[in-house]
Amino acid sequence: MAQTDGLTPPREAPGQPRVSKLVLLGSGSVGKSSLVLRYVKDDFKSVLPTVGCAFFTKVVDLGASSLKLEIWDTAGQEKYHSVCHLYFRGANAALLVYDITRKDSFHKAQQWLADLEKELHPGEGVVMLVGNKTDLGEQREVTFQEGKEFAESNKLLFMETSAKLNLQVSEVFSTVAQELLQREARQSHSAQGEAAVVLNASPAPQAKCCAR
Ligand SMILES: Nc1nc2c(ncn2[C@@H]2O[C@H](COP(=O)(O)OP(=O)(O)OP(=O)(O)O)[C@@H](O)[C@H]2O)c(=O)[nH]1
Repeated sequence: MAQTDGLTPPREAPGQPRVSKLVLLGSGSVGKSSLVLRYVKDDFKSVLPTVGCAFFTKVVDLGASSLKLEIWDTAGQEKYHSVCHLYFRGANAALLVYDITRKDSFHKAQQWLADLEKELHPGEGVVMLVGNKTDLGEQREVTFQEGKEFAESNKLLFMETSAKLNLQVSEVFSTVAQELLQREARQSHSAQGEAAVVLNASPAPQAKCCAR
């Protein structure tokens, strides 16, 4: 296991890809661990409920650039709630997962989002709402449109997935990674712009001396 406490934002070593911390959160049994298992190991099997938190890493190859994700899979069961929200701290990105066959897990997403926002700086962090288990379409209780509207009203990215059938799983992680890199590029561009403005600023007019 990599050495990290999960609370301190990750830093990249020189010459290594940039490191970002991504947390998965959402109610119990919505499929958070299954999404991670599918993405990191391309596997789907019966997994026990997460106890506390599980940690993984994966380098996302985005062609011209790459990004190393530190993935924190938090437990959704109520009894771990007080421990797990500590792991949201310092996250650069989050997947807020619900189960499309369970309306209660969708309603609770609002609460999970509020918990997450307490730990992230306002406007910082890429958050994607993920409706999992699309292979169970006949049991669907949350429409695509409902998910999309919730995401839009909270300025979240949105995708639906099936960890079981491997539908849209790698797309979720690569879209988030892409968005992280784009935001970083925009931030460094605007920081350079501000520096240029300061350098080009005309000198302050000299105060005229009017001593008699
Ligand atoms: N049909 C179907 N079942 C899924 C899918 N993803 C997960 N499951 C099943 O849903 C159950 C819960 O999956 P987990 O991945 O353990 O869910 P979790 O959100 O990590 O649960 P906690 O650890 O309790 O927070 C398991 O029986 C999985 O096999 C999916 O895409 N389709």
